Amino acid sequence: MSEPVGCDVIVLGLGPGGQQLAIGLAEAGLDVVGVEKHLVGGECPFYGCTPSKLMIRASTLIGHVRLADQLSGDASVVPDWSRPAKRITEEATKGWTDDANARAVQDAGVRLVRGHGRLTSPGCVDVDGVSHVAARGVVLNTGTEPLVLPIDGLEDTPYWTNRDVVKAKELPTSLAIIGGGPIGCELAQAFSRFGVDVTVLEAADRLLAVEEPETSRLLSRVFEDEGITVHVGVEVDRVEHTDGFTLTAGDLRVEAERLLVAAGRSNNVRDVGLENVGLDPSAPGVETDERMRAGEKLWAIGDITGHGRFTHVSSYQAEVAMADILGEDGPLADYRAVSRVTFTDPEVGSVGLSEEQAREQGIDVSTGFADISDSARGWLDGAGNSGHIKLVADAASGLLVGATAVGPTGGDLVSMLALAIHGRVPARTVRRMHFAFPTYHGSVMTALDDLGLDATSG
Ligand SMILES: Cc1cc2nc3c(=O)[nH]c(=O)nc-3n(C[C@H](O)[C@H](O)[C@H](O)COP(=O)(O)OP(=O)(O)OC[C@H]3O[C@@H](n4cnc5c(N)ncnc54)[C@H](O)[C@@H]3O)c2cc1C
Ligand SMILES: NC(=O)c1ccc[n+]([C@@H]2O[C@H](COP(=O)([O-])OP(=O)(O)OC[C@H]3O[C@@H](n4cnc5c(N)ncnc54)[C@H](O)[C@@H]3O)[C@@H](O)[C@H]2O)c1
Repeated sequence: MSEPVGCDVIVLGLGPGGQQLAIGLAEAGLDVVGVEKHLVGGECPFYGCTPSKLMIRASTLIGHVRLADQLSGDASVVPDWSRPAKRITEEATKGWTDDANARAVQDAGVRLVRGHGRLTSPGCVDVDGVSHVAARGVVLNTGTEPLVLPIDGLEDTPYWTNRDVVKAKELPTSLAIIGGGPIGCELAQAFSRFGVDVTVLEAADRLLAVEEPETSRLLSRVFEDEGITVHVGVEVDRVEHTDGFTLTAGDLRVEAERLLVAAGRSNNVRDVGLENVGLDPSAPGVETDERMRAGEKLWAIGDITGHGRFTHVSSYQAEVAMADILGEDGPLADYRAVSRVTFTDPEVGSVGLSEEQAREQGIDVSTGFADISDSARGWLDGAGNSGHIKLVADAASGLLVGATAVGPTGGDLVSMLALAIHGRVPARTVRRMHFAFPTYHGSVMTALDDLGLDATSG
């Protein structure tokens, strides 16, 4: 065994948060080792957010051309998958190479170590036989893998996960998707708009089951109008592959040329040596406190912490961990106003608690709802105006605790509601602001009125 290599901090796994943190700590003058076994930058730029959003940008334009056909004059588009595929391969992922990210990390002064890292004791990480010792400690940012489903016959088939689908050079004629969560819904619509015959099979009783029921209903209606077949409440029992895929779920039989499994993620926590630092490697994730501390000389950030599997959460936590490692007094992590956006068309933006979650927490819930298609802007826009605002307030305090904004700009519209929750701005105060006419955010005013502000204080 060679002599241990010393440093101040080891960042184990360089996803979005880990990369940001490693660079930040090195720029602050610390001696940082960054350990990465695959691509510096992690899932988001190579297999997640970026490639999927490039597909969605291309497919949304197809959707807009179809709206123009109804509202503006004859318009048509001949979908050509090679264009988003080229942007993904050449511009976004550079053929799934990470030279630019690796250079950014190294230019900041981080020592990049390629290989599989494992904690061996507090502050110590073994990377393929070489021991690294960090005086201040280790930050875990090991992220996730696609969940492997124990469905009879599935394992031996050439099914796609997100890591394969982003590399598709040609489209199948038909695609079955197991999972109607954010990945399943975003990609179902993107592929469908490119002409693929898409069927979604979801085990829960609705699409996007973590969102408000009204949102799931709206998205199901949009999917149905666009010709996407959705089966909810189905458990696939068997998958067979010959020329194409055959899925059976009870009496239901679905045939498709390709199969995408988008049924969730599993955290990369089982093979990182958690048992050597007093933590349980069979736990679903790594628990952290408000400074992202997870144990002796140990911090954890990103998907493995269980506070929302989003790039912005990973980056937010990187800032919190960085302050703590540098001995600064905060900021402390606060998850009241975590927002998320599913980039379907309409976009689904939400923040904080759903109505059901708020009730489960014993909050005296008041809700307000506004249908965007009934608003002045919705009427003006006509086709493509589906959407709604749903507000969840604590009637006792008059504060919003959750909100959903579905619509053409739902992902951006939700930001004003996130600000209200984050800044604890009373719903009454939000109601008294000026709402520009005619905008989608004007529907927030209608939803605030529907909350029954007279019944709330604040
Ligand atoms: C299809 C898809 C679309 C998505 N779209 C969005 C979106 O639009 N917006 C959004 O906010 N989020 C989106 N996400 C989620 C987002 O990708 C993740 O939340 C984000 O990547 C943050 O993850 P992370 O920081 O935990 O680490 P990850 O990105 O998972 O990276 C972890 C890194 O650690 C490395 N690693 C793991 N174990 C070891 C080890 N033992 N030794 C060395 N290295 C190791 C891995 O190779 C990887 O590079 C999407 C995800 C998917 C799959
Ligand atoms: N726009 C975004 O921010 C964005 C986009 C895509 C993914 N993501 C992140 O990536 C993560 C993974 O996304 P995802 O959609 O794979 O996961 P998910 O866990 O959010 O959804 C998976 C869905 O698959 C269903 N499912 C599970 N097992 C099933 C089975 N056997 N048969 C049928 N359905 C089954 C679940 O009920 C669930 O609805 C998410 O947690 C999300 O945070 C974010």
